[in-house]
Amino acid sequence: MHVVANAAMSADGKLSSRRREQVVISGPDDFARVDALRASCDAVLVGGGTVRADDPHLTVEDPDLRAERREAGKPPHPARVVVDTRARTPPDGRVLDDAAVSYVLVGESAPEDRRTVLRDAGTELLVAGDERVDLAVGFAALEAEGIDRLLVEGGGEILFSAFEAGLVDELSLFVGSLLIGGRDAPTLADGMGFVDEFPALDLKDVERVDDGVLCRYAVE
Ligand SMILES: NC(=O)C1=CN([C@@H]2O[C@H](COP(=O)(O)OP(=O)(O)OC[C@H]3O[C@@H](n4cnc5c(N)ncnc54)[C@H](OP(=O)(O)O)[C@@H]3O)[C@@H](O)[C@H]2O)C=CC1
Ligand SMILES: Nc1nc(O)c(N)c(N[C@@H]2O[C@H](COP(=O)(O)O)[C@@H](O)[C@H]2O)n1
Repeated sequence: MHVVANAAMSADGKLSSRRREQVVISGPDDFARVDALRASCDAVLVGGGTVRADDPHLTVEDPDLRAERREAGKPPHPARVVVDTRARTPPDGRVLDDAAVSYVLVGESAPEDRRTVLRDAGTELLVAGDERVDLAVGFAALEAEGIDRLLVEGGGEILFSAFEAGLVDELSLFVGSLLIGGRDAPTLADGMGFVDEFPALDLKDVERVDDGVLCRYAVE
């Protein structure tokens, strides 16, 4: 499986404010780039924190991109994946609607009643790990479902875990021209953080997009 991470951050490295509400950091050209990136992938993955904060839809907006996918024999939208150990995703969340296939990666510890709620909402449940979803196991389960190219859109906890597990092949990072600040605001890589063996990034390309900068890295 090839894994691409994508995020938009402020010039001080924040994905959102301390309120953890969605902050629009990308401009129109960057959102169009992300739409095309989604269209190039088999699935788009976010953490439960992002679902709770943003109620995202994670679909492809541009009808031409959807038509291209159909012509290639694919569904119009990639699958959506939520990483949610205890199956707390609300069944009426936009990420679980019938626009596309939805998977929830849960832990063994997910209560049976919550699993039933999600299954009844038409969601495919994949069990990976116990007290916390094991992303390596979860990504392997997704690969077994036919997902060969996966986009990880965040947030900071999931991105950290994906980097820590050595699962990310590429990173696209839009750096917007604003400051958000706040010691409790989410950053590109939260979790416990690294104290050594810092993941090294190989800068492949830099481009001015909207009023910010798009950096593309390979992960070494
Ligand atoms: N600017 C941008 O590009 C983006 C910004 N965001 C912003 O990021 C914020 C949300 O990020 P954040 O709060 O970090 O939440 P995340 O979306 O990263 O989700 C974190 C949650 O995922 C669950 N989880 C399960 N397994 C793991 C694992 N192995 N590693 C890490 N997490 C795991 C945990 O909940 P549990 O234990 O219950 O399963 C955890 O609390 C929001 O403010 C959102 O707006 C989000 C995406 C992109
Ligand atoms: N690329 C990008 N730029 C920003 O400025 C953002 N705030 C985000 N957020 C991500 O996009 C998701 C929303 O997706 P939908 O529009 O609902 O499909 C959100 O959940 C974040 O993952 N991304």
